[in-house]
Amino acid sequence: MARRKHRATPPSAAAEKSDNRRHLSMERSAYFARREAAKVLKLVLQGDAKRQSVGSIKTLVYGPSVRNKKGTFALICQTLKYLLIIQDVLKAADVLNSKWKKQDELVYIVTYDILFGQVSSSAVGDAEKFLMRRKEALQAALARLLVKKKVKSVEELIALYDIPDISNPRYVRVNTLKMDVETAVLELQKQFKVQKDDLVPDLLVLPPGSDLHDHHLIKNGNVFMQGKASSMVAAALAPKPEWEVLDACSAPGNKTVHIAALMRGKGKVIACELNEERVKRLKETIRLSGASNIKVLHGDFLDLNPEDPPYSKVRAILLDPSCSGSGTASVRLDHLLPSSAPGQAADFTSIERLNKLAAFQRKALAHALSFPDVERVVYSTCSVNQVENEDVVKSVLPLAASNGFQLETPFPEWHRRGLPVVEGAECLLRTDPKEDKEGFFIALFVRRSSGNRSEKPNVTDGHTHRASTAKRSYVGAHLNLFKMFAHAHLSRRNCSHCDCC
Ligand SMILES: C[S@@+](CC[C@H](N)C(=O)[O-])C[C@H]1O[C@@H](n2cnc3c(N)ncnc32)[C@H](O)[C@@H]1O
Repeated sequence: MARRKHRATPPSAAAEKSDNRRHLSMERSAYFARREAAKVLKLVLQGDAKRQSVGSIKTLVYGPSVRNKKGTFALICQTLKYLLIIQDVLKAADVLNSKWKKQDELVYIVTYDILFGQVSSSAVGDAEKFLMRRKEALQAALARLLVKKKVKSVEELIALYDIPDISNPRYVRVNTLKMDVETAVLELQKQFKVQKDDLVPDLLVLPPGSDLHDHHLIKNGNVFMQGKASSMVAAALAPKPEWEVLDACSAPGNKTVHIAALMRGKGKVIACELNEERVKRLKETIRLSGASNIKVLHGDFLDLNPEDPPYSKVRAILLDPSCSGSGTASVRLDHLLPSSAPGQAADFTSIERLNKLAAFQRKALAHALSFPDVERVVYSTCSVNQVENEDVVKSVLPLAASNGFQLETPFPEWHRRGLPVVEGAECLLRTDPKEDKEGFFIALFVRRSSGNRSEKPNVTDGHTHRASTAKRSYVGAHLNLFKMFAHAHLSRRNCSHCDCC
């Protein structure tokens, strides 16, 4: 009997086998990434359709249920970028049966990958196999769309759909309770190009796209991911270490722990928060920061009696109340959502919501200005709407003046100031969502005299503005009022979904 010779697999066949295995494993992980992305996309699109998002794309992706965070985030952003094109192509190609019509989000993601991503064949996944078999029809529909829109390339098509590409630098604030700035720079420089911010001393600037979510400095609370404008708020308050400070609307606590760090862990910070769920997040932020001088108060800031002993010694108040979050829409990637597409109707119901928010903001600011020992009050929002910003400040000016407060200029070197619709607008600070990537507003009230209460010296400096006597001289504002009104009409999301909080 002829003996069968044992033949070793030729090297080329072995390489081919290992290539196939690698390819299959990549396909499998892409399969899971697409399903994770589809789940998040579903929530995002449903929220957008109802104008009631359950969280920003980043918040949802970086939640505990998503395993491949980086890949999922990229896939969702890319799919959203191409979404209007994908929807037009699917409609024109008319390839979906009733089964796949019910799974929109997965279909969008797979179609993105087939038309613009890296899928050239797929042996894994029903949706992938179904759409791959219809690849030619999809490509033909895309080609017809280019002709119909009179453009030569997909890039031109995207430009036509007017989807802005916003890439923000990554800011991290060093938690000086745990680490000094120099050490943080050295540590982060091992992986990233790091610069110190020119205005906020404990803030570092990293290139756009630097992924820090899993970095040990973030996980240990040595640094916090916090935008520049958001980090300017506690710095504007400039609390002294031995003071008692009240953070009136504090969760999730980014600014609370910044205040604690500026006070070098001394004195006392009272962190007030109304929402029970958000109190949990606040406590988690405080735990991570290592601050031991913060007392959490679950309650309504408006219910605190300024004359009560626990509050009568408060020297500084930070009021960062709920707002429309319209200034952080681009950070939340709202511009990628279908409701932001050109030609979509403006959401006029938001005006009613804005008025409600502004009513609370005015009440809360007046309340903050009524604490007997308070010397500094910072009012801030991540909104670009005049009604939540300058108008709120304007409404409290008579009270502020009679209590001895005047507007002061935080960060005098910053060039973007308030809209010229209020006395002392030049003292107010704005950041612009396009130019500075986030739209924030900061007003700083400083008590220089006791007003009508008791006698205290009346000191002024070069950067103050007497709230009661300001001349209407400020005409140098550069922000486009019309744009602000448009934003007021368009802003529609609750601040609890913005990146700053
Ligand atoms: C803009 S967020 C604060 C963000 C926070 N300063 C930070 O930087 O992390 C506003 C917070 O105020 C809370 N809030 C709203 N009304 C309040 C009230 N009357 N009293 C206390 N907290 C309130 C909201 O639940 C929300 O958590």
